[in-house]
Order: sequence, then C-alpha cells, then structure tokens
Amino acid sequence: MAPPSDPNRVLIFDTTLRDGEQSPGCSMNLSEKMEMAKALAELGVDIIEAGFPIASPGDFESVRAIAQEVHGPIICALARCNPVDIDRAAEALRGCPRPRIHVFLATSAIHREFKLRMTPQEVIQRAVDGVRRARDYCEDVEFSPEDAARTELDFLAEVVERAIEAGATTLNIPDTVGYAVPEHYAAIIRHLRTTVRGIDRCVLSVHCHNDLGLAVANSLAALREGARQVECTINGIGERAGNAALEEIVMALRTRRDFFGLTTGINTRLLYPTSRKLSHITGMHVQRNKAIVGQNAFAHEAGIHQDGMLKERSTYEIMRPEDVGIPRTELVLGKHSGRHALKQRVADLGYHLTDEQLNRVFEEFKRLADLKKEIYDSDIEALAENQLQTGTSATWTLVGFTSTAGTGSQTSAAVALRHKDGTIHRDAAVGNGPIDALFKAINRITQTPVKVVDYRVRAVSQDIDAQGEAYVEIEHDGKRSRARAVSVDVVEASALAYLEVVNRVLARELRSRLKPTDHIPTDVTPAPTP
Ligand SMILES: CC(=O)SCCNC(=O)CCNC(=O)[C@H](O)C(C)(C)COP(=O)(O)OP(=O)(O)OC[C@H]1O[C@@H](n2cnc3c(N)ncnc32)[C@H](O)[C@@H]1OP(=O)(O)O
Ligand SMILES: CC(C)C(=O)C(=O)O
Ligand SMILES: [Mg+2]
Repeated sequence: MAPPSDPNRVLIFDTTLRDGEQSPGCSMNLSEKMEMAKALAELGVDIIEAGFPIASPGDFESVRAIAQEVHGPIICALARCNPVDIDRAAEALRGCPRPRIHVFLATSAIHREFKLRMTPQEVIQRAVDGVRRARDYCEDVEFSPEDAARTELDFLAEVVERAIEAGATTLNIPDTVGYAVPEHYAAIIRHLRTTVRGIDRCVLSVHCHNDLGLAVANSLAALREGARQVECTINGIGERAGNAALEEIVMALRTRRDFFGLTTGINTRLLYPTSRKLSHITGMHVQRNKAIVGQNAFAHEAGIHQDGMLKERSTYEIMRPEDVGIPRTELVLGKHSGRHALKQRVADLGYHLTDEQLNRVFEEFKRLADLKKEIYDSDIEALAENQLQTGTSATWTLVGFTSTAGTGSQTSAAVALRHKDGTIHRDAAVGNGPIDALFKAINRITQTPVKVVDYRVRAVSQDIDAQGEAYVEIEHDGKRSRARAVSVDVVEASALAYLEVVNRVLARELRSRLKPTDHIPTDVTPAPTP
C-alpha cells in the first residue's frame, strides 16, 4: 500500500482479532470474530488484522470468512517467514477485494541466537524470501522485524532496506516486549526514516506493547517522527500487558490535534460501543479507571470538581463523553462530594428543599458517605424524605414470586406485590429468560413500564451459596434511575432492584403532582470543545 496522499493522515491498523486474541482468556470463535470485524469496519479502521491462518483451522476459517464478508478496510493475515504459513495466509485471503499479507521475522540478537538459531545473514535471506513469496500472491505486503526495539540499529536498518527491495510496502517496527521508552523509540523511527533507502515510498508503521505502560506514549512519539500507521487493539488487549489501546491513540490525536496535527478516519462516537462489544464477547472487563472507555473516565466524585463541572465542564473535562459514545458525564455522590452536586441531585430527584433543609441533608449525607462506598439515589431520597416527610414511601413491595425455566420450554414468572394500601396483586408473564419474565409480570401489576438500559448481576461473596447483587438502571421520561439489591437468589435480587426503581419513578410522579416545579437536569450540559 502506498502512503496516503494526505501526509497528516494516520492509518489505524487494528489487531484486536490477532494480537489482541493472543491475550489469555480472549480467544474468539468464528461468529464472534465476524461480529467484531463488522464493528471495526463500522468504527472506520483502515486495516483489520483478522488472524494467523496457519495457527488453527478455526483461525483460517475466520480470516477466510472476514476476507469474504467484511468490506471497506484492508483485511490482513499474519504469516511467519515460512512458505507454508504464507501459502495458507494467501489461501485464506483468496477473493478478498483488499488483501494484505503480513510476514514477520525476529531480528534482535536474543531472538536470532536463542529462538531462531539463525545468523544475521540467514535472517536477512529468510526475510527477503518471505516478502518475495508474499508478493507473488498480493501487492500489499507488510514486513515486521519482530523485537525491532531491541535490535542493533544498523542491522535493523539493513533488514528493513532489504525487505523494501524485496517488495514490502509497509514496514512495521514492533516493540514486541514493551522495552522501549518514547525518546528511544522515536530515535529508532528517525534513524530508519533518514537512513533506509526507499522508505519514503512505503508506509512506516509502529506496533507497541504495554509491558512498561508506555505503548500509547511510544506510538505517539513515533507518529511525531513520521510513522503513519499505528497498530493497536480495542481496550488495549494483547499479549501480556497488552498492545497500544486504539481508543487512547485516536483520542490523543484528536484532543491534541494542536500538538500532533494528525488525523484518523475513526468515527470516535463508536469507540465506547465497540469497547463494550469486545468486553461482552470476551468476558474481559475494562478496568474502571481505564482512559476513554472506563466506567470512571467521565465520572466525577470530588466536590470541587463537581462544582467546576456544574459551572463549566471544560474545567475538568478535556473531551466530551458523547464524542466517544458515552451518553453523559456522571456526577457520582460520595464522601468527597460537596453541596453544589448534592443540591443538583436532590433537585433532579424531584425534591425542593430550603437552604436549611439542604444543609441538614448534607450533614447526614457526609455521615452516611463515611460509612458506605457508594451513595445511591435511594439513599439521597431517604435523607430528603426525612426532611420533608412527604409520605411518598414505597408504593409496591414484593410478597413473593415463582419463575420457571428449562431447556426447550418457555420461561415464565408469577409475582405477588403488596400495594401500600395493603391490597395484594398477582400477575404472571412469559419472557426471554426468568428476569425478562419477572420484570414483565411486575410491569403488568404496577402499570409503570420503564426501559431497562443496564442490568448486571455479580457475586458479592464466595462459594455456591454466595450472595448475588443485582444492578438495574432504567430510563423513564428522559431520566435515569439506578438501584442495587442483594439476595442469595439473584432472581429475587433482580426483582427487588427493579421494584425499587419502579417505586422511585412513582414517587417522583407523586412529588411532581404535589409541588410542580421546573426540572433541573443532573447531566452536565457540555460546552463546545475548545
Ligand atoms: C510477536 C508475535 O505476536 S508473533 C505471533 C505469535 N502468535 C502465535 O504464536 C499464535 C499462533 N501460533 C501457533 O498456533 C503455533 O505457534 C504455530 C502453529 C504458528 C507453530 O506451531 P509449531 O509448529 O508447533 O511451533 P512452535 O510454536 O512450538 O514454535 C515456533 C517455531 O516457529 C519458529 N519461528 C518463530 N517465528 C518465526 C518466523 N517469524 N518465521 C519463521 N519461523 C519462525 C520458531 O523458531 C520455532 O521453530 P522450530 O520448531 O524450528 O524451533
Ligand atoms: C507479529 C508482530 C508484529 C508482533 O505482534 C510483535 O512483534 O509484537
Ligand atoms: Mg505484538
């Protein structure tokens, strides 16, 4: 592939399905890889490395299917510098409108001596033969001198030059073991750009691992030196500590365009949905404080920050959550929060307190926050109710339920609820699984259909009789409510959490009838990006 006509355009080479899949616990089957490949194409990546066809019949099939069905990006297959690997890669890519074969061979002294057991001259010859064979099949050939960052610089330059002469069109410089630091890696790229003949006709690429937590920093340093393809993965998954995270590189380039002056073709609003899709498929969760896509990436708990955010979001946010596909900034109430954020949340929950009442709620809130890790809306409501004594207590309580589920049979649930007037109401429903059936049965009784936007269960203690915690987040009338409940039975925990949010919706409606006032949204209205 020739370099892009725009010298400032960075090509995003996604290797989630190859290097990412090499993460322990991240193997994907054909249909999962296909689903991810389609999501990556929609995200706007330029190249998808779909797999390593010689690795297994399943990987061969995945590359073949993606090459046939996913159009738009270049589809790339990995091969060692072995004829059999290259032939297999070419076979998997047959019929692909935009194929690329990626051949690699380690060049560092450690790998030459101990792993490959080859002399430097043998390494050069093997690399040249591999690139030539790949070129017999396709015009777009990438070559990677594996462990480049630990390779003698002059030898690295020689191998790269010989690979270009043999027909490589993209030269990728991997920091295979995450050993480089930004200035060092930038110097390697600078050296290659200034000494290797023919390199300006090719795309210079970077591929960094995160063993020292420097994968993104190293990749960005190399882009500053003229590399124009960056290899990365969604959520930074990959061998050991992972690869450079795609979302972090893309948002660094976008947010600091003033500094880098570079662009990508990524639709950034799909970053979060794509990250969620991968977590869902692999079962590998993203840490809460992960940049860009972590649960805390746009959440603020500290009072001083929350106050700043409420006055002007750019005080504490350098990106807008909606630009990465996260619906909104979250002001989380906890022991570090202050009066401004509490006042906003209390108002959002439909309570209208005097300054004196609010001060009392604030004192109680701080006392509670010292005892609890997280403060839920239900806690704030209880504190506000205490001040107002409005009598909007829970409308419905759970009396009991049964649910039936089994292979091949339809799932159903029967529920009994007590209304606060003392009457017992019973109903039943069928659904897609016990939780769906249960929620539907509750809806039939309460006549308060709400939209579930998030639902999760997790064990909160160990062993087979572990307590299960259910988390339910719903949307009603454009407002969100969340609740958690714990029980040894996760279905019961789910029913209790769901009832709590339904009760909250009903209480809010009641309060608005008691004292109609203007709605003050909790969400922070984003200001335009500078
Ligand atoms: C840095 C990277 O991410 S490289 C990609 C790493 N990914 C993977 O290894 C995942 C898929 N791998 C596999 O399924 C298997 O390792 C296979 C099918 C590729 C090979 O399996 P096996 O033939 O049983 O070999 P094994 O993996 O045990 O050893 C690797 C062999 O390849 C050789 N080799 C390693 N890299 C290369 C290369 N780039 N070119 C040629 N030979 C190579 C090794 O020296 C070793 O050769 P030897 O058998 O003569 O000692
Ligand atoms: C195959 C190569 C590019 C690789 O993944 C690495 O060196 O890390
Ligand atoms: Mg790698």
